[in-house]
Amino acid sequence: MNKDKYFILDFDSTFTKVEALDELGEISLRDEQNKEEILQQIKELTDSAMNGNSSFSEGLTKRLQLLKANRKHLQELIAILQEKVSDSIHRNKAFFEEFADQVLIVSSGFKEFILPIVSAYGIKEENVHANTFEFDEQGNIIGYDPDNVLCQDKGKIKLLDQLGLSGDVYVLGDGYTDYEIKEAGLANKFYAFTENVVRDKVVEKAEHVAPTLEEFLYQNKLPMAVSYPKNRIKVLLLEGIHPNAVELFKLEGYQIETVPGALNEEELCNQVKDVSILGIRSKTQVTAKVLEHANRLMSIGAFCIGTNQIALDTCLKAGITVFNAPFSNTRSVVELALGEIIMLSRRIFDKSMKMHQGVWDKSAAGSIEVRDKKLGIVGYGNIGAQLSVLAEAMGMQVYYYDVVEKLQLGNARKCETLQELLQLADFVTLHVDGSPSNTNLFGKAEFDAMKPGAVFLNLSRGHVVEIPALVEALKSGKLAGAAVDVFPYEPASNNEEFVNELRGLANVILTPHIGGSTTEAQENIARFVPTRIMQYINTGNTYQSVNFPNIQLPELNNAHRLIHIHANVPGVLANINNALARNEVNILGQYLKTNEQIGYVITDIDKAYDKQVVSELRKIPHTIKFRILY
Ligand SMILES: NC(=O)c1ccc[n+]([C@@H]2O[C@H](COP(=O)([O-])OP(=O)(O)OC[C@H]3O[C@@H](n4cnc5c(N)ncnc54)[C@H](O)[C@@H]3O)[C@@H](O)[C@H]2O)c1
Ligand SMILES: O=C(O)[C@H](O)COP(=O)(O)O
Repeated sequence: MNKDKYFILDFDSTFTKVEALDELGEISLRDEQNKEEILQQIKELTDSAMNGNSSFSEGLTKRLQLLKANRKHLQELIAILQEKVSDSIHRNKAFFEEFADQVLIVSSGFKEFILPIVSAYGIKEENVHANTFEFDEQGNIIGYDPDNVLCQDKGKIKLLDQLGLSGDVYVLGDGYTDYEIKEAGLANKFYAFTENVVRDKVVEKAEHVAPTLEEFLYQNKLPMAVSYPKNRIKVLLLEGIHPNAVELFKLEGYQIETVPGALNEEELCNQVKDVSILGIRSKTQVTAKVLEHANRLMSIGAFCIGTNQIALDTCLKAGITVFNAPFSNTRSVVELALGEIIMLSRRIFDKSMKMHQGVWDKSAAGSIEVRDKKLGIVGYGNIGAQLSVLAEAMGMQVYYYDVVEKLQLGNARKCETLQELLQLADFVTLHVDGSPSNTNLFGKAEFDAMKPGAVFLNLSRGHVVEIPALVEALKSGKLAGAAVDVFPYEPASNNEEFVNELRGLANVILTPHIGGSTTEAQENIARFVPTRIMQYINTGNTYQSVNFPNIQLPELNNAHRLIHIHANVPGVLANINNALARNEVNILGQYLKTNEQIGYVITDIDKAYDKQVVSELRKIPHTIKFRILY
């Protein structure tokens, strides 16, 4: 199979993520005082040669002199390189094993460290073409074999000439010398490999660019480890999502674009067109109109708790899964609420402001302890319940009100009505979800019902509170203070002024929606959400999806997986199974879950199947989305 094709791979920055001689320098120069300076010189020489800006052989001689390396350093180097094989190369080990006769490594690096790395991938020793070191009696590296053409300028061209490969030759590499093979007419195609390093001069010249090995394999119809190259799947991350999320997506080879702030509807309509995975936080509104423009969208990640900013129902009907991070920032919100309860009880912010203005106002007036005070929690969900436990630990008496029956934690007492809670609580704190039915949950009537001198907190959603009513309750002295983290309108970015009637009021803490903005929370979210989304993409798993029927699937093992999303109307499952039966497809496992609107069917089938069945499955009436994994 494909016997007349040869795949030529570069080693440094292609097979591995790094330049091996740079790494060797890190080891051999470890004890040198001017190590950084020398390493920089080595790096510049490498880059200059790789970009085709200087003589390769001269550069190599200089680099080896600067390195002051010894044979004993090579074992350590090999151990490092083993860990630094490019991600997509590592994923596709099976390709190298299957095509061992046709894969050649052509490198101006050195066999002493290349062979141990590539042979672990089934690449044959006779197919590794590289330089060899020369050592002195003490094992110091003093040079290289001058008779090897690969140490010379245009060395790769000379080598390919010598090899005289008869058949199609494909070259994959990051450097100018790799491109030169094609330029010299010795290769049919050159792919600039950009997974580790993008060299503009090389990319400009290249007819093909491969951000991952999968792109190369896909374009050449060769077997690969994934169903579809991830670099063809575009991820758009908005609102300054934590960089760890970018790293996780990058690790699987996705094409990622990040935007620091939120986008408005029109901007998002334009940007979402070719996006498959969209990541947002609480600010971005994913409306039905946005979704109309999202013709490739598979999944939305809310890198926060709230999902009220997303048209969930429209997503469901379009077969778009939505995931959030339901617990990752809970603790951060609770800690902020607790801190604010104490700060308001002692009027700390006003006192601190005065001190900054030089006013020494020592007095106990209006300051109280929180011990034994009654805390009324409205919305006893993940945040409300955790606040309940910690507030009790500070000696507060906790009361809560929720629209659904909840497990009472510790000594917390349930109120049957909101009115009951409002009449008894010294502190009222809102932790309800942001569903539209909670709009203006708190207005004049609710503030009127609160105890005189009570304190109010809202860290849930802005639209839950009527701001003018809160302002009135504060100005009239009905409330002793408030802390507000969320607002009906919030600035789109840090460059926009915050305009709100609460500004300037005494004993009112205003924070810019930072309840969940801690390092810990953002790191947790940046791991949680991408993991869910990538599991969905890779296996079809919808466990913990906000809108989809939740299915936790087994790993895909030596099978194809057909993923069928359809409108929940009678007969679709029967149609799927009839199509499979007609085409004599052997079903290894089938999983179905529905909700009121959609059906989600996963069918694992034998590796051998006729492509006809795929086209039949796509055409089944009421199909929303269909994809196949292998
Ligand atoms: N300020 C921030 O940075 C920040 C951070 C995280 C979460 N949040 C917001 O905090 C809120 C709570 O988050 P959570 O994770 O605890 O949500 P959750 O869904 O676990 O809990 C919400 C609770 O509120 C109850 N509820 C809903 N409507 C109610 C009503 N009208 N009266 C009484 N109870 C009602 C629900 O039954 C549920 O128990 C959400 O609005 C979320 O978006 C804000
Ligand atoms: O829903 C949430 O988790 C909070 O409102 C935090 O949202 P943010 O990520 O936009 O700060």
